[in-house]
Amino acid sequence: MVKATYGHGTHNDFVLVFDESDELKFSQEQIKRICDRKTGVGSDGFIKIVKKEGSWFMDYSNADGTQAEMCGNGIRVMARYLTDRKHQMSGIYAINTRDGKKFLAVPEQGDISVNMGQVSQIPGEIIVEVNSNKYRGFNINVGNPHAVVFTDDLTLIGDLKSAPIVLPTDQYLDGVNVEFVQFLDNGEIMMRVHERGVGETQSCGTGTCAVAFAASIEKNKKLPSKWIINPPGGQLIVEIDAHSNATLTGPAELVRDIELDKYL
Ligand SMILES: N[C@@H](CCC[C@H](N)C(=O)O)C(=O)O
Repeated sequence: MVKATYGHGTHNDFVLVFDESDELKFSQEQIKRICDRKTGVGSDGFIKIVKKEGSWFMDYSNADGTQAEMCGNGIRVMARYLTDRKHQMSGIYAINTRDGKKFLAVPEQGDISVNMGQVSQIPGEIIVEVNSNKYRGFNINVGNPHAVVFTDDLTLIGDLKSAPIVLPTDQYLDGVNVEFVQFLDNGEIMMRVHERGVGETQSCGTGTCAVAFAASIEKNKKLPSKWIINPPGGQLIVEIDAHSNATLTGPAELVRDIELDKYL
């Protein structure tokens, strides 16, 4: 029997499989079936928790079975799993990802922070096309690719049932996560996101870091800066230090244990 756990961070949700010795193999088709919202468990991503050369490793896949470099909500949910299930003491520890080693601050209970590393802007203008409208955007790298668009009214974006087109296409040969952002009167940010390999999701941790960095540029804010960001699924805090390193803080919850055999 293949055991798993379903959890989420601001309702960006994941199926996690603990496979310390990396014995289990999941094909792209199997991951798609597990993540399918109609016929599977239903989740935005799939995380295999592995230990490689003595270090935890997050083997992350999107709902369509493609692998991604990093997931800011996923890594925090993985840390909640490791600590709650007594595989790792609470405190500060590292998890490796395809984007390198990330340090987390993991209390026994409550919000989890992750140092996401350096966020950067790729120079050059990009254009995002959605529902026949075009917006200028920022090309931001958080280990994975993001296009960030600012708008005065998020409701005017329309539905995000299909992936926005981002031009020039050669900027994003492996696809892109797209964030639509509105500044609120109280200084907070509201956003929506279309995730590469998934579709519109309730939240995206790397996305909020891209948004925080782009917002600092847009508002001519000197670093360090701090942003409270509200994707549809909850609230996340992103702090960017003077060297452009982002720290992402927010809730991470385990919801239930499940078994996966019928989807394999
Ligand atoms: N939800 C994630 C990002 C997951 C990966 C992304 N879809 C990609 O393909 O880059 C997050 O919380 O950062």
